[in-house]
Amino acid sequence: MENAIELKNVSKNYKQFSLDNISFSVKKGFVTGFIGPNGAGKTSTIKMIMNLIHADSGSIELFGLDHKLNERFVKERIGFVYAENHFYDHLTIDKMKKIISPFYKNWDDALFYETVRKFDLPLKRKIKQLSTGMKMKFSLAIALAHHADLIIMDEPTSGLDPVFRSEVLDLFSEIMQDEEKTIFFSSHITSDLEQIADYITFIYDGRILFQETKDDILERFAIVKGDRQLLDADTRKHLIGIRETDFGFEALTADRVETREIFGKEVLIEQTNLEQLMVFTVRGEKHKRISS
Ligand SMILES: Nc1ncnc2c1ncn2[C@@H]1O[C@H](COP(=O)(O)OP(=O)(O)OP(=O)(O)O)[C@@H](O)[C@H]1O
Repeated sequence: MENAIELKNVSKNYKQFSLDNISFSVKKGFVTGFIGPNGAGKTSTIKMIMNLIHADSGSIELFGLDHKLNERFVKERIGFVYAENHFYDHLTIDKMKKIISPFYKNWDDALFYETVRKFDLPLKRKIKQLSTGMKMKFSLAIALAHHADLIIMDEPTSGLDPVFRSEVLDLFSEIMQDEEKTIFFSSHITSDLEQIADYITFIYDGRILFQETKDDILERFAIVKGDRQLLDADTRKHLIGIRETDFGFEALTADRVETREIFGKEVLIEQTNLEQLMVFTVRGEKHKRISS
């Protein structure tokens, strides 16, 4: 399967934080959600992909091409929706569009205005007077108007109310009707990812913990509940992010079949979701760090 994005052994060191040898790929024709808690390294990774900051080592390919050597070409094919405002505040939507559009060979004015109408965007309003949601929709209108094959978004839904969010997610589904399109977006709103992501890449503390299809993840991982007496050094090793209460324990397992083999009918094994997966995994990783 072709990759729209491929990172191999990418590292970036800040004084107090490192992205540590990260490798992952984003499959063409699918939606990949980039999930991780605050400060995990999502924005830094996305900025490296966009060549806004430079990796210390490793390689990044977009559409199979080195992202720096072919920057102009690959950027024509990318629609980038960024959490921070990167437009000129004092310009109206229409004026800003006039500045941006000549940069793209495939610019489609009719499609831009169609999207603007669909989103109820006020063409004559200045960027600084737009709400967060409107700015986000404007960015998306730009991405669509130059027929971007790959849409990369950093926390696109985080500042949006539920109605806006649902509209934007509907739009993503619409975009994905075209099998040539790829969406890669970061979020910690797990319900949004659950709704539309085909693949999940999970980053924590500058490391990729796993990347899989969402369906495989939700099938493999599960919540385990049982009596505390079942916990010993061996069984603890099998469980992730154990939470003990007066009544028993609950934890995450990365292998529900093995869990059944280990504990038999002594435990309850329940379906998990991406939110629990994130919470238990982060708790497990923190615990590992404390005990090592
Ligand atoms: N220019 C920089 N100099 C030093 N440290 C930085 C710089 N940019 C980011 N960091 C640090 O890198 C870490 C990861 O930040 P990043 O913004 O990539 O995380 P994130 O997963 O996007 O978080 P959030 O969900 O909160 O936006 C943080 O600890 C941050 O303080």
